[in-house]
Amino acid sequence: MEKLKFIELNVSKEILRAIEELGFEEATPIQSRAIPVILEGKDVIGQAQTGTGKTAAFGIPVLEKVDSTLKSLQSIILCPTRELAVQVSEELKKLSKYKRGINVLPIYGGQSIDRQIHALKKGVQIIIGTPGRVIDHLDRGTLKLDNVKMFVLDEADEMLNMGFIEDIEYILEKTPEDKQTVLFSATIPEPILKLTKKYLKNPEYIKVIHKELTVPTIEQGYFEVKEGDKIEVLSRLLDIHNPNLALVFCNTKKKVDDVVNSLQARGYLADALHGDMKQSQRDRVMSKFRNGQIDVLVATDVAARGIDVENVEMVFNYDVPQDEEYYVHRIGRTGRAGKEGRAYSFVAGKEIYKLRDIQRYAKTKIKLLKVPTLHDVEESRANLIIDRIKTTINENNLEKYSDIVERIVGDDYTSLDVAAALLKMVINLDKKADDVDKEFERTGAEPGMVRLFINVGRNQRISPRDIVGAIADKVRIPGDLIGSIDIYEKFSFVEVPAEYAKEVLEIMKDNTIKGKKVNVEVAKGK
Ligand SMILES: Nc1ncnc2c1ncn2[C@@H]1O[C@H](COP(=O)(O)OP(=O)(O)OP(=O)(O)O)[C@@H](O)[C@H]1O
Ligand SMILES: [Mg+2]
Repeated sequence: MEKLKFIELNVSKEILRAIEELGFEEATPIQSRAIPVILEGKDVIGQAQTGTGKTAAFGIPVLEKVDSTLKSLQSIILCPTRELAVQVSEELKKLSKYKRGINVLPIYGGQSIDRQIHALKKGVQIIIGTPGRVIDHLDRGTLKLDNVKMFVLDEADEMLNMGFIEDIEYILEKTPEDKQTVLFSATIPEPILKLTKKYLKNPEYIKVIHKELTVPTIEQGYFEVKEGDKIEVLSRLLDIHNPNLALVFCNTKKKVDDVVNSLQARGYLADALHGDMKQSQRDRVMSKFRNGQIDVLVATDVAARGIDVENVEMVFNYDVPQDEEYYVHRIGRTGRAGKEGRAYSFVAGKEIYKLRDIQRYAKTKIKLLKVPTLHDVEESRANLIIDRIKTTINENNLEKYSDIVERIVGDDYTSLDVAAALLKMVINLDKKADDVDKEFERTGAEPGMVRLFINVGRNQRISPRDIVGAIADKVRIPGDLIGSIDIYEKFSFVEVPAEYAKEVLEIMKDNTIKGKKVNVEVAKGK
């Protein structure tokens, strides 16, 4: 038994309809095996590779088991990060679209607690939470777990790790003895598996892992680079492969900020995600990444587990992760649901030993690759241009242009000269043109925000931080209300709340930032 149709899994017609709308044709192996056992009421430990649909494997039975005629809380799902809690809750909402009377609520830190209390009062049957905030509600008495029938830990090995275990036990104590407990992860190290005996009754261990822990459709490689060269190598790889979306992992928050600054200065649409940011900023960055307004997300391990964003075609380990499991989870942000992906690690000095441990742990091979030269970068740009030229020729309608070429050729030049000169002009301009094109494609500022165009003049570099700092300081608006800074060679964009836009324009016009004169106007799009 490998894959089954959802209908063979005794899934209700309301959920079948939602599944069809989501475009799932058949159940994945972990879904085929876990759904019937969870529906039967047994405790389950489910292990399957990243991106193979574990969320629906526990989500569908959770939804099927909820009694929608009762308003009481019946299922609690815990996740290690806020972003993951939000994502899992979104997926459950999609799956329950046609099932009436089901209320699903994410409960996580950094979001207004009053709003959560208000929502809880209305009656919620399923919550998806991060441990800290759940405990906060338990202590305030705004959340009761007396009627919980199902307890789920997503990313279970992380939840049962040192950082979380006390919180989990505290929450578990507040749940009824006879509940059903379900654990899922792509990695379940031996010591954690042993530990689960303490919490589960007669569990069925459902393991769908092939010989390696990582997904075979992900091409894995590493580059030996000096720390100081990493940013250059990253840029070259981004230029050559031109991924739709890319995720870059660093081991510290400081490094994340540094890499984002360098990438922005080089003209990439990059932004940061880490635990020192306000939740409103984190949410904004995640949604921009999801809808393609950011091409490169640079993150700490907050983004390593569970996050499911379509079109992430490349993952970079800017630093080799400390933890072997984390390698598996980080690279698993690409190559999801059968898609292909590339995962490249930058290895400086002693990091090579860590990489060897990782290969042994994940039973996988990570190939040593050659750092691409600038010539390689140019070559790949040339190839792109060649494709575009061929397409244009094939589209025809070139008479007017041919006439012009003939006028030049008449003056002692060959058509080869003309073509080469044009190409030089085009390739030289191409990079800048692409940036500007991209900017015009995303003219719409976020709702309630106004996008301002800030011209900092030729050869002047002002960091995004300084621009935000200056606006926050001079106009006296909180810095975290200012968003979306994209630095190009001589200009950048900021978004400010609409109610401040006029003031920012007036005050910043003919003002200076760090002693450099700037020019501010409302950005115009297509
Ligand atoms: N049966 C299915 N057919 C096609 N796509 C599916 C199916 N089930 C889930 N998916 C999609 O596959 C993607 C990955 O699913 P999910 O996030 O649940 O993976 P996961 O196993 O939890 O991975 P991770 O270990 O990284 O958390 C999602 O976009 C999901 O919508
Ligand atoms: Mg998951």
